[in-house]
Amino acid sequence: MERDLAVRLDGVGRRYGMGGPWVLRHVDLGIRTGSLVRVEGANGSGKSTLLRLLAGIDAPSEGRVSGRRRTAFVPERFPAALPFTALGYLTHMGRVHGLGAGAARRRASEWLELFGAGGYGRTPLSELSKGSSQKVAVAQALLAEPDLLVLDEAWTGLDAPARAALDRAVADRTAAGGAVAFVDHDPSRLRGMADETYAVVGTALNRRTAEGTSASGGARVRGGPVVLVEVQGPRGAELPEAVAESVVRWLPAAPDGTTRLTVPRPHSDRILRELLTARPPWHVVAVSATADAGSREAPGEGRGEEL
Ligand SMILES: Nc1ncnc2c1ncn2[C@@H]1O[C@H](COP(=O)(O)OP(=O)(O)OP(=O)(O)O)[C@@H](O)[C@H]1O
Repeated sequence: MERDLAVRLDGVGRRYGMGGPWVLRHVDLGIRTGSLVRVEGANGSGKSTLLRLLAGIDAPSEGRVSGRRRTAFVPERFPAALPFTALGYLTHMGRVHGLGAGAARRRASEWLELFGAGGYGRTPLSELSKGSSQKVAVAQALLAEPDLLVLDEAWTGLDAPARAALDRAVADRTAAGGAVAFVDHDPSRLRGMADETYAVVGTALNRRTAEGTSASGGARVRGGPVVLVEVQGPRGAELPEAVAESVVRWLPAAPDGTTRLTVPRPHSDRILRELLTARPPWHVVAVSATADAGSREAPGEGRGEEL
């Protein structure tokens, strides 16, 4: 239904300049609220072009973009030469997104802290390192709590803790009902979490259908494809209930604190989200697809007989 969409593209095409070649053509796409959408494609295929159309900072040459909800965008290249300090810029962006002055300043500080850039609040944007400037670019999009968040290589240049903070922020956004569309050169970025994956091929946008992604909700799947997930929880923490109910089996924490979960592939997105949005969050160390459930058994597993 229309009200379940964060943005919709009908017959959209884009080419640059008069009579230039079509980059995208006949693209039909609806992005559902609360969904995480990955866009893939070769270099120069048109991924950024698509994201700019989704974000509304570019207009199609043909076709129609409609129903766009409140949107924030992290561009591939952040214009760092703006005449603001980091905090001044974020506060300004908060105001642009409709926050009051106090709330904008508070959220700006919080997001800078969250990305480990709290010490740079008073630094002019033009003097920030590339990584710190990228933290500001990401923070300006997140502080708006947008209904549609569009991330074009937003992880590039961030240090590991900031990348993890962005992973969690994305999971939080979708858990809160926002939609997130992203491009990243790292195929393992948010692996197993995307609800939909699309690839730009030629001028077309093709939907990649991952097997077994149609199911939703918390029902246990017996048999069928599974995903191995290695996680590290906060010290002494129990697995979140919604996760414990859905895993096929698990190996309790190893001495290094890593817990191995075997989860039904159709539910892996939701389970990863539950872990990343738990309070405090769990750290997802690795995700790997395996053969069907039951074909890989480790000694001492808690629920090995349940398939
Ligand atoms: N503003 C522009 N003016 C003219 N041509 C453009 C413009 N933006 C993109 N293009 C062209 O459109 C095509 C698609 O570019 P786009 O940046 O969307 O691809 P991409 O898949 O994001 O690439 P990359 O993986 O290298 O970031 C390329 O041929 C590019 O040169």
